[in-house]
Amino acid sequence: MMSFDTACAVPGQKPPSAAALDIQTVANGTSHNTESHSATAAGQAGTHTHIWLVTGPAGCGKSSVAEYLANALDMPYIEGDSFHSAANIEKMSNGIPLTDSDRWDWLTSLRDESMRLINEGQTGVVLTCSALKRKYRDVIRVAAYYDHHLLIHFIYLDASEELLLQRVAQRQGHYMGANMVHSQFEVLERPTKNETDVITVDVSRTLGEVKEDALARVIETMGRADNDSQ
Ligand SMILES: Nc1ncnc2c1ncn2[C@@H]1O[C@H](COP(=O)(O)OP(=O)(O)OP(=O)(O)O)[C@@H](O)[C@H]1O
Ligand SMILES: O=C(O)[C@H](O)[C@@H](O)[C@H](O)[C@H](O)CO
Repeated sequence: MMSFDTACAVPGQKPPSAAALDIQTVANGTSHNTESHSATAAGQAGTHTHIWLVTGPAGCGKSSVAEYLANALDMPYIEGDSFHSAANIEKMSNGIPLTDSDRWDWLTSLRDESMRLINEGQTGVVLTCSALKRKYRDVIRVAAYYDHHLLIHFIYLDASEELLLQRVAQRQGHYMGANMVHSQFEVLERPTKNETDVITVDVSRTLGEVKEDALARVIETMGRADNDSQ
């Protein structure tokens, strides 16, 4: 039986370093106090491999949260935007929303890159991908059809359109302007309850609080997955 007690960080303080996250594991009825275990250990120790997609509309914090998680879990970070075609970047830079046909090759390239890294021996990857629609998320879910050890997880960063408008407007030097935020919400299909592989994180809090919450839930999810497979 494996259970996790992670250190409860105090919101607003520096997020606990990976080493500081003390994970108490109980395996097979014997308690092992694993002081040195860390988020990194949680990311590396399981019997599964994982694709962690940090998703949501423009400006919700995908890159900020994904980089933090990848570092804490010692997993490669795949910035989804770097896989967009030049044509897609040009469209968004000119305030033109992408269409389904613009996104298919992009989504499959993200799935292929994630699987490539896992097939090379990574225990998981952390990937940013807006994945605004259910069918986009399903494109990535296909990866698990090829490998029953692979688990696909979505971390949906939930915010209002008004909040993201503010954040994108304050951001400098990014091709996705505030004028595009509304178009993201027009097509957004928030994950539904039957998408049981989705963790929804309220990002109306500070970035530090969001990162801590996301990491704690990621660690809990990986522990539960390994417990279920024992
Ligand atoms: N919880 C938060 N509180 C305050 N500011 C935040 C928070 N999360 C992200 N930000 C800020 O909002 C902006 C967008 O963050 P980030 O680039 O990580 O989002 P994104 O989803 O990757 O955006 P895009 O999809 O447009 O690339 C950045 O300036 C970031 O510092
Ligand atoms: O699906 C899309 O419309 C795009 O992926 C956008 O979401 C941007 O990539 C990102 O949000 C801004 O960088």
